[in-house]
Amino acid sequence: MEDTIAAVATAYGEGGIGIIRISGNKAFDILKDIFEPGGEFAEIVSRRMTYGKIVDKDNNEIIDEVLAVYMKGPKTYTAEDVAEINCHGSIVALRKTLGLALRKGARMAEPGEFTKRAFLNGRLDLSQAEAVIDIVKAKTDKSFDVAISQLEGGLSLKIMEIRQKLLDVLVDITVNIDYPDEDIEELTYEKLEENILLIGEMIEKLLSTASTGRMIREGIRIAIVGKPNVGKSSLMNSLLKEIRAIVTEIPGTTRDTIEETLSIRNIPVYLVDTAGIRDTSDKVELLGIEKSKEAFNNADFIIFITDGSRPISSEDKEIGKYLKEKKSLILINKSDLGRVFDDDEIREIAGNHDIIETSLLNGKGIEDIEEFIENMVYGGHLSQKDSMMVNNVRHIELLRKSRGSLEDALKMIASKEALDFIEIDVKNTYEYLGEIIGETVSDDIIDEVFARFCLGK
Ligand SMILES: Nc1nc2c(c(=O)[nH]1)N(C=O)[C@@H](CNc1ccc(C(=O)N[C@@H](CCC(=O)O)C(=O)O)cc1)CN2
Ligand SMILES: Nc1nc2c(ncn2[C@@H]2O[C@H](COP(=O)(O)OP(=O)(O)OP(=O)(O)O)[C@@H](O)[C@H]2O)c(=O)[nH]1
Ligand SMILES: [Mg+2]
Repeated sequence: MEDTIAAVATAYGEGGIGIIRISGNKAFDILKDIFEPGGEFAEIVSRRMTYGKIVDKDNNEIIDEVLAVYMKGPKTYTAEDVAEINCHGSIVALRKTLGLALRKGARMAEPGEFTKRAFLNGRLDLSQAEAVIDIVKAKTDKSFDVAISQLEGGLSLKIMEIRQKLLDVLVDITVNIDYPDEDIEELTYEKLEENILLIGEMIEKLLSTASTGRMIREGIRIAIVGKPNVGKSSLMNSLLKEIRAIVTEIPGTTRDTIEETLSIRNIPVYLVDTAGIRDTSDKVELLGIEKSKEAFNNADFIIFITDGSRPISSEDKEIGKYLKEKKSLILINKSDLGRVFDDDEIREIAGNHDIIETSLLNGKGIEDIEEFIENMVYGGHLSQKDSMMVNNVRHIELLRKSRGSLEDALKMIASKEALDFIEIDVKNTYEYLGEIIGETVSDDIIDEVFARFCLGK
């Protein structure tokens, strides 16, 4: 890490201010070279914002009026010397100032390189560094909260706790292998099994948050399906709380799928309103129906709407057939017009799903639908306040591998294999968990993680 790196740290475009960040052992020299302090406090003091001008001395040009700060390492973001220049939020000012810093010896930073340095210098572990990207990319309050909790080290602490327990087991094993005849407490298979089961439970507990974690991070895809005229577009509009899709009394109004992104109780949702599925020879409608089927297949979750004021028809039955293997919710709509079939009759054709009675014309049932989605995502048991969650695919994969090798260890114990073999599986578990926090991780994986960052972070 000999190089001093520089980049624009703020979003590209017009803004109130824009910040250039410089990190590395030449940061101070470069700042002194391009920044002329002015005004009443015209002196660069570490960690004090100073007013002045960026000046290109070679060309005798004043580039911008700025505020700049120099922060002596290692107590900085990157744990190196850092300089930050707050320019006017103009892409020209930023480009010129950055160009000048590069000319004076800095190198253009790669995406994520500032945070990568914080990791390589030991200020953050890998899961905390990953949380930094998640913070920047979070689209809802909840995913932001989870990321902040991870940046604070919530996950890291858990992982370190489990690794410490594994280390204890490894020590027990080693001592028993190396000094079997000494006067030490004998490690029985029962004791070993007990310890490993306890560790397994801790891993399992983390994994149990993964499905919620992923849904909060990546969102869920919901398709609204049903025959024509049952109220699919009305539902889309009600959930969006705006009139997005055309609603008329004419069956076959929606001819193409309509997709919208929204947040339902802080859960990111991709909602697809589809064309009503029915037998038709209309060419445009047929294409729309094809797309409805595709939306159905791609969805994580289906909302099937029926018109409760009319008898179940062959079209309902046709759609119902496909719902049996899909996670679904059944709506019996138009309850204001009365109800001609009961829950069991619709379950018979569509499967044993939950049912909500709605009157979308009056907004009746919308809250119930939102609550249903919320409960589905949180699995009904997780407290919403708990932001300690695993939501990163890399972490989930490694936790699964850890669980796998612990299971292997348990099998070995059951058949009373030699301790050396069991030791290997326990060690593997220890290493997999180490990869999460970046303790035992290859350079390739580190590069892959930081490649997902934006420039200047
Ligand atoms: N101007 C500016 N704003 C920013 C950042 C930045 O780098 N620059 N950040 C970055 O993206 C975020 C803040 N995160 C930061 C995290 C750690 C440190 C830091 O210096 N940590 C030292 C302790 C500092 C102290 O004790 O005063 C350390 O951990 O050793 C700075 C910023 C958001 N706002
Ligand atoms: N009485 C009553 N009418 C409703 C209700 N929900 C929707 N409607 C009416 O039913 C008609 C069809 O509603 P849409 O939302 O367009 O139905 P759709 O399923 O999208 O229909 P297609 O796009 O044709 O497949 C409209 O006239 C709505 O106002 C309800 O709960 N009660
Ligand atoms: Mg419609």
